[in-house]
Amino acid sequence: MLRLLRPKTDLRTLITLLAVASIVIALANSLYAAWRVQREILISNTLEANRVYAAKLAATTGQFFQQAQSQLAWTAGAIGARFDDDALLQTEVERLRQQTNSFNSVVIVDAGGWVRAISPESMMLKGVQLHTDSAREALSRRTALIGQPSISAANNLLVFVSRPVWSASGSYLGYVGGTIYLKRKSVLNELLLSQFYRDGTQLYVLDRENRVLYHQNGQLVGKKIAPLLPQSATSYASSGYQEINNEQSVPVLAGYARVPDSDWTIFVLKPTRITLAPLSNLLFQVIQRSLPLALLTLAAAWLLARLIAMPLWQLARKASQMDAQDAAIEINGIRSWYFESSQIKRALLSGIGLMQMKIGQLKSEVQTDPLTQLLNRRGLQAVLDYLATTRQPFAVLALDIDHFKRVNDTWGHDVGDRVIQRVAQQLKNCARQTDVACRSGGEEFLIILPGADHDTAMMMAERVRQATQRQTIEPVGEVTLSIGVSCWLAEREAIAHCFRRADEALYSAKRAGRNCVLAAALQEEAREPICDR
Ligand SMILES: Nc1nc2c(ncn2[C@@H]2O[C@H](COP(=O)(O)OP(=O)(O)OP(=O)(O)O)[C@@H](O)[C@H]2O)c(=O)[nH]1
Repeated sequence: MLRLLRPKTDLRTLITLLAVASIVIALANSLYAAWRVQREILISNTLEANRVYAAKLAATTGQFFQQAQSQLAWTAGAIGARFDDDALLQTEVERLRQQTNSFNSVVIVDAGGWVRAISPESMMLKGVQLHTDSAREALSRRTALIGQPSISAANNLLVFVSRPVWSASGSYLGYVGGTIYLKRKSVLNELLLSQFYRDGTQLYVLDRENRVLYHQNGQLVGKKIAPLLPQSATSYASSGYQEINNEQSVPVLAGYARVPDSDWTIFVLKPTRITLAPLSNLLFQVIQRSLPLALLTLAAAWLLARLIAMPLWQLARKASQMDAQDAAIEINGIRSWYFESSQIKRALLSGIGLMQMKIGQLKSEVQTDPLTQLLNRRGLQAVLDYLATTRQPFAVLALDIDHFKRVNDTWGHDVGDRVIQRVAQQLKNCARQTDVACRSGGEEFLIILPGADHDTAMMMAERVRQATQRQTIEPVGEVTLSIGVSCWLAEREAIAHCFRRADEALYSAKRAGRNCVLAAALQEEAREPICDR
C-alpha cells in the first residue's frame, strides 16, 4: 500500500484511497468480528448440547441398569428362602427373562459357581460350573455388580449384571444374574438406537478399556479404539465437553458423560465442519445482502473524498503556477467550500497580490528613467517585443537636443538636467495615449507611434519640434530638437534596421543644420528635411 503512495501521488487519489481503504477495512473487520463471535457461540452451544445429550443418554442407561438391578434384587429376595427348589428357580429365571425384557439370558448360580437354573434353557449350561471373569467376580465380591463387558463362549459381546442371593439367616447362597448382548438386539441397544442421530453426529459407548460397546456402525462394536480424550477414562469428570479429533483425525465437538454405577462413558461427537457449515452460508448471505449498501457507501465515500480533496488539489496545482498571468483569476474561481480550503485560498491570493505588487514595482523601477519618468531602453525593449510579437507596424522618432553640451557648459549640469526634464514633459504632452516616449540616453529620446504611417509620423515629429522650440526654459531660453523619422513595416525588415535608419535620419538632420525633421531614406531615396531656420 505504502509503495503505491509515491511522493507524486496527488491528493485526490490519496484521500480517495484512504477513504475507500478505511471503509473496506472497517467492513471486513466487522464481518470478521461477527463471524468470530458467531463461531464461538455456535461451537460452545454445540459442545454444551452434546454434553447434555451424552449426560441424558448416560442417565437413561444408568436408569436401565438400576432397573435391571432392582428386578434381580426382587428375584434374589424371592428365591432366598427356597434356594433348593429347582423348579422355582427355573420358573423365576423364565419369568425374569420374558416378563422384564431387560435381559437376553438369566442365570441362577450357587455359591460354588454351579448353574442351578438358566433361561433360555437352550443354552445348555444347567449343572455347568461357570469360570468367566464376571461369574468369578460375582462369587468373590458378593455384591450387586455390573461386570466388565466380555466375549461369551458363544462369541457374544455381553455385559453381565448380577445380584447376590442370601438366605433368611444371612448366609451366602449364590447369585442371580442377567446378560445383555451388546452386539445383538437388546433393550440397551434399542435404547441407544432410538436416539436421534442427525447432521453426522456419532455416538460412542466405551468401556474403561476404550472398547466400543455401542456405535451406529455395528462393525465397530467390540473393537478397541484409541482414547478419544487425552486423559484416561477413569479421570473423566461425570460429564464435560472438549474439541478433539476423532479416530479418523477429523476435528469434532465432543460431549461426554459417565454412566452411573459402571465404567462406561458415552461420547457424542459432531464434526466441527458440519457444525460451522450454516455459519459460512450465513456469512455468504450477509455479504450478499450487504453488498449493494457497501458499494453505495464506497461510492459515497469516494465522492465525498473527491469533494474534500478537489479544492486542495486545485489550490496545490495553482500554487505551483503562481507566476502565471491569470493565476489570481483562476485561484479565485476555485470553489473552496470548507473553512480550511478557503483559508488556503485566501493565503494564496494575498501571496499572489503581494508578489505581483512587488514584481510590478521592480518592473517599473527597472524600466523607468529616474530623471524624466519616461521609459528607459529596457522599458522600450518590452514595448518593442510586444509590437514584434503582434506584428504591429509602427513609426519611430529619434530626437536629440541641439547643442546641449553648451547648456551644460554655460549653466551647469543641474540646469542641463532641468532642460532634459522639460523636453521629456513636452514629449509626453505631444504623444497620443498609445504612443510610447522613452529616454534612450543623455539628451536623446525616442517616440514609438504604433500603427502610424509615414505622413502621420512626420506630422507628429514636426508638432513636437515646434512645441519644443516654442517653450522658453529659464535661464537657457529657446531649446530645439533634431528629429529623424522612420517606419517599421512588420513584414519587410528587422526592427533594428528601422532604428538604425531613424538614427541615420537624425544625424542627417543634425548635419542639415539642426532644429529640423528628416525622414529616413526608405528606398535609397533621400527626402527634403523639414527645417525651421
Ligand atoms: N546635464 C546632463 N548632461 C548630460 C546628460 N547626459 C549627457 N549629457 C551631456 O550632453 C552632452 C551631449 O553633447 P554632444 O553629444 O557633444 O552633443 P551636443 O552638444 O548636444 O551637440 P549636437 O548633438 O551635435 O547638437 C554632453 O556634454 C554630455 O555630458 C545628463 O543626464 N545630464
